[in-house]
Amino acid sequence: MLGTGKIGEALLSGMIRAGWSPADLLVTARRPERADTLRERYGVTPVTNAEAAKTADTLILTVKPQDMGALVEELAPHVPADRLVISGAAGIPTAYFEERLAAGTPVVRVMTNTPALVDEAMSVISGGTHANPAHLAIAQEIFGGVGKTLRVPESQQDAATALSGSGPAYFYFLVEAMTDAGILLGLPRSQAHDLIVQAAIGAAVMLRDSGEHPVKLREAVTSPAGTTINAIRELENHGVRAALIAALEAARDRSRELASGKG
Ligand SMILES: NC(=O)C1=CN([C@@H]2O[C@H](COP(=O)(O)OP(=O)(O)OC[C@H]3O[C@@H](n4cnc5c(N)ncnc54)[C@H](O)[C@@H]3O)[C@@H](O)[C@H]2O)C=CC1
Ligand SMILES: O=C(O)[C@@H]1CCC=N1
Repeated sequence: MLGTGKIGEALLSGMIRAGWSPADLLVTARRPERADTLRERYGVTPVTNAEAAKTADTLILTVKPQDMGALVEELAPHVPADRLVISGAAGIPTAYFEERLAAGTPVVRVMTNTPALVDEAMSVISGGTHANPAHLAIAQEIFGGVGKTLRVPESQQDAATALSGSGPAYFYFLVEAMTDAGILLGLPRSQAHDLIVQAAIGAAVMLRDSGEHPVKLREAVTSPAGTTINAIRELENHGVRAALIAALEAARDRSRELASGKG
C-alpha cells in the first residue's frame, strides 16, 4: 500500500479483517510518525516506496491524484513489468501509468469509498491494456474483502467516482441538513441525529433487500393528503432532484479534470 492515508488505511484494515496476514503487507507513508502508527496499529511493515516497488507482488497506490505524478516518477525505475499496479486515485486513467512505467505493466484502476472501514465499500474496477482476467481477479479479491465490487469499462470510471466514490458524502450532507431541520422543529440535536440516522439505515436496508423500486418504496410512505407529500412538494419546488443531477455531473467533471493534471 503506497501512500497509506484515509483510503489506504481503510483498505489495509479491511484486508487484515478479511484474513490477509500483516506479515505479507508492506506500507509506505510520507511521514515517519505515520509509518510508526501503521506498524503499531496493524503489525504491517513500513518500507520506502522504492523498496515496495522492488519487492511487493502488487502495488496499491492510494495517494491523492495531485501526488501521483511524483510517486510514479519515484517508482518507475524500480517496478518490474510483471508487477500488478492498482491505482485507487480519482480521475487518473490506466494509460497514465502505462505511459510512465515499464512497457507491458498491468494496471488496474479501482474507485472505492470510505465505507470500506465497515466492510460496506462499493469498489468499481477497470483493467488497463495489459491487465488480464487474473489481474482483475486479484483486485476483486482485495477489494471484495471490504465490500461489493463491480467491473465496468474504464470509460465509466468518472461517473462511478461521482456516484459511489463521493456518494457517502452526499448522504452525510443530507443527514446533517435533516438534523438541522429537526432542531428547527424543536428536537434536541442528539435525538434528531438518531432519528434521521435510523431512518437512513432503515431506508438503505429496504433499498437493498426489498427488491422494490425506489419509487414504490417512496409511494408506500406517501399517504394521500398526508405529511410526506407536503415535504416532497417542497423538495421538488426547491429543485432538489435537479440539484443532485447537477452535483453529480460536477463531480464527474472534476474527476475528468484530475486526469489532465489540474491540481
Ligand atoms: N477519501 C475518499 O472517500 C476516497 C478517496 N479516493 C482516492 O484515494 C486517494 C487517497 O485519498 P485519501 O485517502 O482521502 O487521501 P489522504 O491524504 O488521506 O491519503 C493520501 C496519503 O498519501 C500520502 N502520500 C502522498 N504522497 C506520498 C508519497 N510520495 N509516498 C508515500 N506516501 C505519500 C500522504 O501523506 C497521505 O497520508 C485519492 O487518490 C482519492 O482520489 C478514492 C475513493 C474514495
Ligand atoms: O473527493 C475526492 O476527490 C475523493 C474521490 C472520491 C471520493 N473522495
